Amino acid sequence: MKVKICGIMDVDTGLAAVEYGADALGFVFAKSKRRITAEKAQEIISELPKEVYKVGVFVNESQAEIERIAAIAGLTHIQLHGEESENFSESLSLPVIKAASFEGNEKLAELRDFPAEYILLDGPKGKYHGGNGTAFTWSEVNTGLLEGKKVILAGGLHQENVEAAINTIQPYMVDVSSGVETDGVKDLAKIKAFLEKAKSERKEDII
Ligand SMILES: O=C(O)c1ccccc1N[C@@H]1O[C@H](COP(=O)(O)O)[C@@H](O)[C@H]1O
Repeated sequence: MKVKICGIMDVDTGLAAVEYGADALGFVFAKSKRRITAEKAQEIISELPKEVYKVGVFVNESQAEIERIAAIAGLTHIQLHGEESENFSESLSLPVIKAASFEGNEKLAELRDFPAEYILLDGPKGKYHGGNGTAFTWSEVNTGLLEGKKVILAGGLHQENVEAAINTIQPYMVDVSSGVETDGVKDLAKIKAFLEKAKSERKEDII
């Protein structure tokens, strides 16, 4: 299982997450307590291995600003976490992760044709567009509706529920932010435990 740790704000946390097995790290450039500058993200990203995805998280940002930040920071992927249109997604120069709160299968089906390689399913919006630590009912999701897309599961995941989430949705990747924090700060022990759980073999695969 691939894992993205989101809301990285310093080099030590980024390097530790990668050492524990993270496949992708997220850098928030939207209104959030985890927001960082392009320059700070660049400082962190310059220390990371090439193969790790460096994902920039944006909410209803302009195309010019996204491209400017992506170039400075060295991003590899763009996560659109607002109400961005299909045309907007197509205008970007990097692979897109389109995030949406799960609001039933009728809405989910509309995402099938959205021009993005990845669809990220999040919990309901709270104070911010994302990173609120709120899960949704995974068993309601008909993932067959997103055939052909790489599905990323997010929203309220933590070390105690990530195995059940994976077994229910069988996503391409899981994404966590709040669930690996203590008092609003990334907690290395929680990151390690989350990665161990997410990357452990699925119980039904073990004979
Ligand atoms: O993490 C943030 O602060 C954030 C701000 C604005 C948009 C998205 C954000 N993060 C994304 O939110 C989801 C869920 O996070 P959580 O684990 O429930 O806290 C995840 O995709 C983050 O990438």
